[in-house]
Order: sequence, then structure tokens, then C-alpha cells
Amino acid sequence: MNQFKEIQQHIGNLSPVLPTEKILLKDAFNRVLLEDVVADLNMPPFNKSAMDGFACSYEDIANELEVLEVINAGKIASVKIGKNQCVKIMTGAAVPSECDCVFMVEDAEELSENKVRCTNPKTKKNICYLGEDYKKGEKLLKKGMLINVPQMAVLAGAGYAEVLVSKRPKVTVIATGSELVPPSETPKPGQIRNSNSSQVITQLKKMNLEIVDELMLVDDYELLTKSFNAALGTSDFIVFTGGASVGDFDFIPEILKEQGFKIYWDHTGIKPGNPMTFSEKGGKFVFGLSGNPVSSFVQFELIAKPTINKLLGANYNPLRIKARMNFTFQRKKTNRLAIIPVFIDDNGATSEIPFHGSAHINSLAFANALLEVPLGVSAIQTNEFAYVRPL
Ligand SMILES: Nc1nc2c(c(=O)[nH]1)N[C@H]1C(S)=C(S)[C@@H](COP(=O)(O)OP(=O)(O)OC[C@H]3O[C@@H](n4cnc5c(N)ncnc54)[C@H](O)[C@@H]3O)O[C@H]1N2
Ligand code: MOO
Repeated sequence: MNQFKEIQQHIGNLSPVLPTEKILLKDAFNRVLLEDVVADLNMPPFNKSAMDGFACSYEDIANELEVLEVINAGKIASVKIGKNQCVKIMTGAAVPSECDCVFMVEDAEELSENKVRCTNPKTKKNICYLGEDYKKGEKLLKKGMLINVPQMAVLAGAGYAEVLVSKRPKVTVIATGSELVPPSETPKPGQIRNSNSSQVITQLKKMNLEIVDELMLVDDYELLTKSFNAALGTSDFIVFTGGASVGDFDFIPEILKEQGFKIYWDHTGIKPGNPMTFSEKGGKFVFGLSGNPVSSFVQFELIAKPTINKLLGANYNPLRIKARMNFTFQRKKTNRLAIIPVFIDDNGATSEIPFHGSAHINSLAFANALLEVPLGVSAIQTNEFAYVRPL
């Protein structure tokens, strides 16, 4: 059974759950667009000069030309341009309808105050034609796109001063584990610093979600239940780390069941990152990630991110590319999809970096991609091609 594939299918079947809202364009970066964006005019809206130069009829290009006026961007020619006449024109200005060519200032010899000659009769036309970038009525952006930098410019160009997006979900992040201490403390014997909260909160912030609370709790059933119920009152999503497995103090799956949550999956078939729950009740969603830091990272990248995007109505297709292996990867057990932090160099080759498993989070700080070793595959040889996911 390919558990990860089943999870992907499940994610694919989820429907957007968050309400929509209209927001100002200036606030739209990194939100999910929930309307198609349609051009209300042609772009460019007129034949536009691509260069600072002289606009004329191309059939006069070899002749001495009389310069009638200067047209700067934003201005329209006030005279008719006849045989052997031209206007001086600036980049971005409307090319007069009688002209079909602009020769650059660099290709112009000024003969007298109002006489000019083109020194390069093979000049390009140097005109950006009306509607060449897009036509009025054309769909420019699709519902479900993430609003990134280019999308901000397109929205502005198309006159979308307000944009329909999905509401930012509210999230509570709960790190569980009686061994945890905050980053400011030196752990006593048996203790460990909480690094997962920083990791998960940053992932969520990158996705522009609103963190309403951040808790670090000991493995106490009553306390966890109480805090979980309180978080349900303020949050759309709750992300736990730790307590996801089968140990005596791994309470999260039990608490979810006890509170009437439907658990869609409790393991992923991925290494590292096998124990993980995803559950829902009444439109509230809970991610129970593993405690091991690389496991929670992998689970977030491969599962939580696409799930959250789907719930927000986003079309999320993270890049996966086939890259040449610079090393041989081998393993004995092949019953899970293995995810290995790697470094892709300038030549697109996948290099090995030190990595020894689910707690080795500092390895990821030097990785720029995750290598996929599919289910059933025990070795990928040097020079073979294998899928990597850029980070
Ligand atoms: N009998 C079995 N034991 C385990 C199995 C299994 O299938 N059968 N799976 C193993 C795998 S795989 C993983 S991964 C872990 C996941 O366990 P949990 O999600 O319950 O995580 P914890 O036990 O709470 O912690 C694991 C590890 O990570 C450290 N940790 C926890 N929270 C944090 C944090 N916030 N920041 C930094 N490090 C954290 C914790 O101290 C542990 O060392 O279960 C295996 N066991
Ligand atoms: O799969 Mo665990 O997630 O080995 O660390």
C-alpha cells in the first residue's frame, strides 16, 4: 500500500473551507486569489514607443526628416505627420498613427535644429503594439493562484484596487513533551530545547497564516485536553508536534478521538515522518506532527502545506524535478518513501550532505532540496536521475 499516495488523493479531494473576503491590493501579497482576473483594456493600450528616438513612416527612413514636435510619455501628437516628417518621441509615448517606425536617438544624426537623418536604415520598428501583451477580456490570473510579486503587478495593471481572497486562517501551535524547555534555557539531563515551535510557526508565517497562540505543554492528558479545547475556540487549525506515536505518553491521537475528531490518517508512509495524524471536526482541522524535528519538517512540506493550501482554495503544485545523482544512495528497508536532505549544485546535480535521520535538523540548514527515494527502491546509483523537491 502506498500510504503517501493515498494521503495525496485525500488532499486532492478536500474542498476549500475558509470564507472569502475583499481586501485592498496593498495587503494582497501572499494571499490566495479567489477570483479570475480579467483585463479591462488592451495592454499596451496604444502603440507605444519602445525607445527614445524619432517616429516616422518607414518608407521615409533613408530620407532627411523634418522634426515637427517632441512627444513625451503621456502626451499625444498634436500635428499630422506627413511625407519626410517625423516627431521626436520618448519611450512609453503613443506612436502617432501615421508612423510605423521609431529609430533610436543613437541611430539619429541631427542635421540642424529641426532636421534629422536615420543612420541605420535597417533599424527595428521599436514599437510595442496595442494589445501585444494582452487583449481586453483576456484572463490574466486564475482563481486559486497564490498572489506573489508578479501577480501583484498584474492585479495593479488590471485595475484590481480590491482583491477577493481567502481569509487568513487562525492557528494555534502546540509543542508537546515533558522533556521540552524553551530556547532561552539550558536543558537539564533528559531535557531538550523546543525547536519545533520555531520551525512550525515560521512555516505557517511563510504561508501568511495568523498565529493566535503558541504553547509548549508537558505530556499530561488533562492539560493537553483542556488546552486543545481552548484552542478550538480561537483557531481554525491546530498544529501539534510530538506525542504522535504509540508511546505511553503519546496522547494526541487518543485526545482527538476522545473529542470526536475524525482521524483521516495516523501515519504517512514517509521516512522520516511516519507518525502523523490529520483530523477534522466541524470545520476545525488538526495536524498532529511528529516530535522529531526533521520528521515534522518533512510532514509539513509534503503533507501539511498542500493540505492547508487546498483548504484555502489554492492551486499548489510544488516543483519536483529530476536531477542527476552525484552519489549513490542505498538502504535496506524499502517500505517507505524516503526523503533525504540534499544539495543541488549549479550544474543541477544532487550532492550528498551529512544526514543521519529524523533528529538531524541542522543538516537541513545546508540543504536546498529534498531527494525522493520511492517505495520499493533500495538504491539510486551515481549518474541516475531521481526526483528532488527544491526547498
Ligand atoms: N514503538 C514505536 N516507537 C516509535 C515509532 C513506532 O512506529 N513504534 N515511531 C518512531 C518514529 S518513526 C518517530 S518519528 C517518533 C515520533 O514520535 P512522536 O511524534 O510521538 O514524538 P515524541 O516521542 O514526542 O518525540 C520524538 C523525539 O523528538 C523530540 N522532540 C519532541 N518535540 C520536540 C520539539 N518541540 N523540539 C525539539 N525536539 C522535540 C523528542 O524529545 C524525541 O527525541 O516515534 C518513534 N517511536
Ligand atoms: O519516521 Mo520517524 O519519522 O523515523 O523519524
